[in-house]
Order: sequence, then C-alpha cells, then structure tokens
Amino acid sequence: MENYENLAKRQRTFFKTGQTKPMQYRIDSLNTLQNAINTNEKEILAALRKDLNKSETEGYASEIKLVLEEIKYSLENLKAWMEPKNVETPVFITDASSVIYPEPYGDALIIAPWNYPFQLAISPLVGAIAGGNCAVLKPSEFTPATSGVISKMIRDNFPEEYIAVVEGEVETSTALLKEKFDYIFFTGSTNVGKVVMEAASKHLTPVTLELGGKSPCIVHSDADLATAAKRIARGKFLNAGQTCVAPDYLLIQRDVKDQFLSKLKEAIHGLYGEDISKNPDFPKIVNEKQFNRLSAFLDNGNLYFGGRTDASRQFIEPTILDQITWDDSIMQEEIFGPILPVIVYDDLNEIIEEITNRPKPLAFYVFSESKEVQDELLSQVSFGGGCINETLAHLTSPYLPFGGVGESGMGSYHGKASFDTFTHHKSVLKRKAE
Ligand SMILES: NC(=O)c1ccc[n+]([C@@H]2O[C@H](COP(=O)([O-])OP(=O)(O)OC[C@H]3O[C@@H](n4cnc5c(N)ncnc54)[C@H](O)[C@@H]3O)[C@@H](O)[C@H]2O)c1
Repeated sequence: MENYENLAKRQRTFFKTGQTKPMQYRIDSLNTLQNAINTNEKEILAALRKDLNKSETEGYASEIKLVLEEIKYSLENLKAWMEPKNVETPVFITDASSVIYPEPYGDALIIAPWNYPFQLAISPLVGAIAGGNCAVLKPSEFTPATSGVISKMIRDNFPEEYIAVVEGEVETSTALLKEKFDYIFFTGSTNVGKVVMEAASKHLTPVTLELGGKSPCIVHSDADLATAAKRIARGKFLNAGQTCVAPDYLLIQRDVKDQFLSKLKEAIHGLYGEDISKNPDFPKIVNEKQFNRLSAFLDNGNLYFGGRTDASRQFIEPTILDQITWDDSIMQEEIFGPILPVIVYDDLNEIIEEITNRPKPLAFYVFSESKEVQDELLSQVSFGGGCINETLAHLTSPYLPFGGVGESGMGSYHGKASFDTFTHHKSVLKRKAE
C-alpha cells in the first residue's frame, strides 16, 4: 500500500503560500478546468462509452454539461460569494464592527464513485477550487477509462501540489484516508460512508457524505398518468438505473395501477425502442458483481415487463416487477439498476408509515395534481431532495443544495452550497484600540 504522506504534506505547504486564496487565482483555475474539459470532450465521451456504454448524448448531458454549468455558475458568482459579510455587533459593545470571512479549509480529499464517474469527481472539485482549496481526487477503480482521462487532464493542467489525481483500488482510498486532510468530500455507498467518517474522526476532519438509499416514487390516482409514465421511465432507466437519485421503487394507488403500468411500458419503448436488447446505446451494468447482485432481484414478485439479461455484455433490460411487498428482498437494499418494483396502496397513511419507518431517502418523488396530497407527503416525509411531478431534475439546479439526510448523507453541494461546503466561517469582531 502506498504512502501518500508526501502528497498531503506538499499540498499543505502549497496551501500555506496563500496562492490559492485570491479570487483571480480561483477564476483562472476554473477557466483552466473549463478549457481542459472542452479540449478533452471527445476523450471523456469515449471513456464513458467504454466504462458504462453511455451514448455521446447521455454522456454529454448527464456528465459534461452539468459540470460546465457548475463552473459557469461559480465564475458568475464567485465575487459575491467571497465578499466578507458585515453583520450586526452586540449592542453592549458600541465601538466595534463584526465581519464573517469565508475561509478555505486547506487541503481537501475527494473520493468519487463509478456511476457518473466524470461528473461526480469533477463537480466537487469545482467547489474545492472556488473555495480556494488544494485537492486530491480519488476516482473510482470500476471506471478505469474515465479515471485515466481525468488523471491526464488534471496532470496536464495543474501542478500536483495544487490538484492531484490518485487512481487505485479500495486500498488507495484506505491509504489516503490515513493521511491528514482538512476536508473530506465522499460520494458513494452508505456503508463506505461510515468507514470514511470513522477515518475522518482520527484527525477530526469535517466531512460531506453524499450517499445512497431507496428513493420512493409515488403516483397518486389524480396524477397525469401519461406525463408521470414518461418522467419516471426517463429518471429510472437513465444510466441503466445506476443513478443515486433514481426512483428506487414505485408506490401506486390501486385504482390506477393497470392503466399506469401500461403507459409506463409505452414510455419505456418510446425511449429505447421496441426491442431494447438491440439498442446499442442502452448503458451496461458496471461489472459482473453488480450484474449478479441485480439478476438475483428478478425473482421478486411477478414479472410485468422486461426481465431479459445477457451476462456476456452486462445487459439487464428495463424491468418492472409487479405484486411486490415491503418484505421482499428487493425492498431491503438500494437497487441501483434498471429494475422497478411496484407496490400498490389504498391510503396515503399506509405508505407514509412504511417510508418513515425506514432510513431517510436521498430522493423523493410525488406525482399528483392535488396540492393537499403533495403538501401532506412533503410535510410527513424527511428526505434529501426531490421533485413534484418530475424526477431527477432537482439535481440540475445550482439554486438547490444537493445532499442527503441520515443514512443518505450529510452536507450538500451544487452552486453556492459547494462554495459553503469548501469554506468555513472566520468570524471577527473588530474593536477600536481604546
Ligand atoms: N448522493 C450522491 O450524490 C451519490 C451519487 C452517486 C452514487 N451514490 C451512491 O454510491 C453508491 C454506488 O457507488 P460505489 O459503488 O462506487 O460506492 P462505494 O462506496 O463502493 O465506492 C465509492 C468510492 O469509495 C471507495 N471505497 C470503496 N470501499 C472503500 C473502503 N472500504 N474504504 C475507503 N474507500 C472505499 C471506492 O474506491 C470509490 O472510489 C450507491 O449507494 C449510490 O447511491 C451517491
């Protein structure tokens, strides 16, 4: 196992020079990153095709564009974010002023997952740069082509003592986590999130944990069923369901189930064609381990749609499993693949009770025309982020902090939230000398 003590030390020394702090340095770095992404666009898309069989359209929209938007928004707002904030001073000290300075942490460690291997590695890096930090980035070992492109792109454009990419297996993360960093930003599974937090506690390093979980998607009988079907199909099967905020399972009111499932079937064909096994652009399951884990879920309930698999190319067809109960094995862990279990309900209270008895979800989706239904669900269920009458779209907004709660994570990022995550408050009360 390699020792990364020197890398962490060199970054801390570089940070101490103060170079990363001025606004112009951060702006130049963000521009450099933006140019590097544009220059390497072809290589990034080819790597995403190789690692996950993402089409150019899907790869660009869900990985590159989101990062470019994040950079653009940071460049537009950095000046305002960096401005020291004057605040009230207590009335009993009459000769003083009070100021809050957003201060970089120093050296940040970013550990990324494989499902959006470009976006989920580079978006946090944008926040780290905007906040004036140095960063070490550890991309996923399961998407080696993308990790390789990221590594080369960063090496070609930034000095290693400022931004470094370290590729490697789990052992690499373990070795990095032994070193002292000033901030740790982790995206991945809940179980590994706990390992990261434990390691961080050794140095009292603050963490952001962007984790997973089972995100419910509710279709109430008063919903616009055709629209709901289209939006759920897109959100669930993008990247073959390997999306942290994908609707994990569907809760549908009994009287509209048959009608809705038939529309969902139509919507899936609309997206991927009549025979999805022949669609060259449907993303693959990342590796054999995930393929086997997902295939085992296909025994649950009653197969309503799909269900075909091909181990030789890690293909699992978009699948709908009907007649699922809360006790089935597919309801006990995050699915993270193109399989949608369906549970029927009669009454909202019934599902509110089940959802709130489980870990708080990362995402939550409600399809209903009724404000009363929407408000009831929003007020009763705690979750990281979500949408009414849509799926996934909340994560595209720089105005909405993105993150989980409880087992689905802690802390948030995107837009101003990224800047806030990678800075802390330096609070100063300035009093006259006498
Ligand atoms: N909240 C979000 O934004 C978000 C986004 C994408 C994925 N996720 C979640 O991530 C999970 C899938 O991603 P994954 O399989 O890459 O997650 P993972 O937790 O297995 O791995 C994530 C990263 O952690 C490293 N890692 C793995 N085991 C480790 C250990 N024992 N010690 C230290 N580091 C270790 C890996 O090398 C990888 O770089 C799902 O649960 C998904 O919901 C969350």
